[in-house]
Amino acid sequence: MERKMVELEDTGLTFETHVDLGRLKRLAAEWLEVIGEDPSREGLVKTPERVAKAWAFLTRGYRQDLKAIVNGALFPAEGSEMVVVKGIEFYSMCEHHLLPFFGQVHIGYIPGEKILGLSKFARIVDMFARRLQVQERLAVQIAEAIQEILEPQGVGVVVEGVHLCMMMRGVEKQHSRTTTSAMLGVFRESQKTREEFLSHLK
Ligand SMILES: Nc1nc2c(ncn2[C@@H]2O[C@H](COP(=O)(O)OP(=O)(O)OP(=O)(O)O)[C@@H](O)[C@H]2O)c(=O)[nH]1
Ligand SMILES: [Zn+2]
Repeated sequence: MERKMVELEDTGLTFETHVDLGRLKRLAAEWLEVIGEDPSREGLVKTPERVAKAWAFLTRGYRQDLKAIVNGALFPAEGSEMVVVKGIEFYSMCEHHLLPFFGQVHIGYIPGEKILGLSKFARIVDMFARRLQVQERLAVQIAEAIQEILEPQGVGVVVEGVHLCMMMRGVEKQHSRTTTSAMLGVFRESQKTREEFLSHLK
């Protein structure tokens, strides 16, 4: 699939996308018509283009490559103490309603031979959040990616999220929070390790 560089107006932000922006723009204009709007009215003239760019951004994770993200930021481990990176915010889109869900990801791992540059955990979170998701899979994919890259003794991922599809529509519950998790290796096998990780999140 062809990849293009897109520049988001006024942000200076440039990213690579596989999205056919022209086609998405046409579909966005049609969508506006279907919901009873007039895509040619002044306030909406540029909306289809903005929508296309926004969706290219919100789904850019499909085309990101784990190795490129890690970019060699692997360093020799000097111990085997647990590393915990808490409160990494994420924004994703639920695959059932195409509405946002967002919250925080907490990651813990016990190194094997390698440790990972700390910023890369946030990049890995974004790689999987910036696509259509369910919150359960988001946790599993992050954990599996860290397992693949680091070959640690174990990894635990906890995702806390709120879903606009449950707030703005549907059951319309404003205070429900969803927690999902994925535990691999020693985090799965040892209750003590899991408890140590979870105690960091309190
Ligand atoms: N497990 C899981 N479910 C999700 C997630 N995001 C949205 N959902 C749920 O997906 C389900 C889709 O249910 P359906 O009955 O097919 O769709 P719906 O009629 O729009 O459901 P309501 O939201 O109950 O109105 C709903 O229960 C949503 O709450 C997620 O990340 N994980
Ligand atoms: Zn939903």
